[in-house]
Amino acid sequence: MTQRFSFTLNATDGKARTGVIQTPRGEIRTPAFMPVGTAATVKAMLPENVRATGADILLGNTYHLMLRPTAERIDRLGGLHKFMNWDRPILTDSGGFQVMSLAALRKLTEEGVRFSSHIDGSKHMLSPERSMEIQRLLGSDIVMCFDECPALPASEETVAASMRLSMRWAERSKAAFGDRPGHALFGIQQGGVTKDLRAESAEALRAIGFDGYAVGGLAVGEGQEAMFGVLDYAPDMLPEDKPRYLMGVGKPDDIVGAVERGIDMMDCVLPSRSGRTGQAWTRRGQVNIKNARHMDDPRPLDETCTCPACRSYSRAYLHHVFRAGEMISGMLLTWHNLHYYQELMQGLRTAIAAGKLADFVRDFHALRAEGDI
Ligand SMILES: CNc1nc2cc3c(=O)[nH]c(N)nc3c(CCN)c2[nH]1
Ligand SMILES: [Zn+2]
Repeated sequence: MTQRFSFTLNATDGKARTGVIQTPRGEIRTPAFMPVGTAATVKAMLPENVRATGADILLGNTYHLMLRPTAERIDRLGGLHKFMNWDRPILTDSGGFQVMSLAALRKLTEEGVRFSSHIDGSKHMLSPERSMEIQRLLGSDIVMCFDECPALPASEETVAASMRLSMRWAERSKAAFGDRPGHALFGIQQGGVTKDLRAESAEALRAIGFDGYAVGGLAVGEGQEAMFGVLDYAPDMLPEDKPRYLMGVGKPDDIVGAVERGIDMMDCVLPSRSGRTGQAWTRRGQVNIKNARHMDDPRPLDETCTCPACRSYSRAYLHHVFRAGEMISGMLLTWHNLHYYQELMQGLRTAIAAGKLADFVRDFHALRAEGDI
């Protein structure tokens, strides 16, 4: 059982990399997809079933857990791993992004952010120091710096000022994090879609020094073309011997494009959230199960998929239970989607290791039809 946090690159194919992150709670195969467990649960899934899909690590959220049930209560109960019955690695986001997208009555200053809870209106504050304390109380293995992710569209001046604030907060996050063997602190690159600002941010983060580096400020409405445009240069600005984490991404084709451009880790609510709204992602494209065309279809979502939904249930059944508002609908579609996402990650890791990523990507796109299949 390793006491340290380390990243080993095993193979590359073009800019793409495959490797392993060693942590005291287990290893993370990269490129990795992290299911989102915002309120100490991956919605509609038991933790052992999330593991069964192939996930090595989950994501938790400082913002949600500090409001309910509070980080102090989770600490008193033995920490987030014990609390949610997941004993493998957990990465927690730092709260900055969620405050700006969820909280009410926010007041942003150099110190941090004061806000009212979207749950009960109670008053709270987050700062680099408070975010580090919360993530320590939760016991997360990978801690994210407290940052600010500017909403788009934004002027270059606004993006520059926001990025520079985030870099000052990164310095304070590192100081507050201290020296915690076996735990990692990741910096978050900002700078919008402006190359010079991205470079300034990367240099600032390198000078501070982190165990891993996230590309933040993307997947906020800029669109895939603009996002890939940034990913054509931003990952290369970050230390190549450390994990690179693209935050909040994404659809299957976003993931493939990000891995081709050198990203090692991603997280997204899409597979779980869309599973609850009747949307299944398959290697041949999307199935919107509520569509009447599925009402009499005896076939599974995907004949080649080995998940519980595809092994034992027809599209007709999934259509019925979705229409009837039955809980099993969200359970089965979430399970299928998370299984498909992990199959995609395994396919990418295998292809990179074999130097066959170009073939994998070609086949990935060739199989996908547009629209509902
Ligand atoms: C869905 N799109 C998206 N973009 C993000 C950017 C940041 C970002 O720039 N910073 C932080 N801390 N989190 C982000 C997140 C949350 C990731 N779970 C993002 N999600
Ligand atoms: Zn399936």
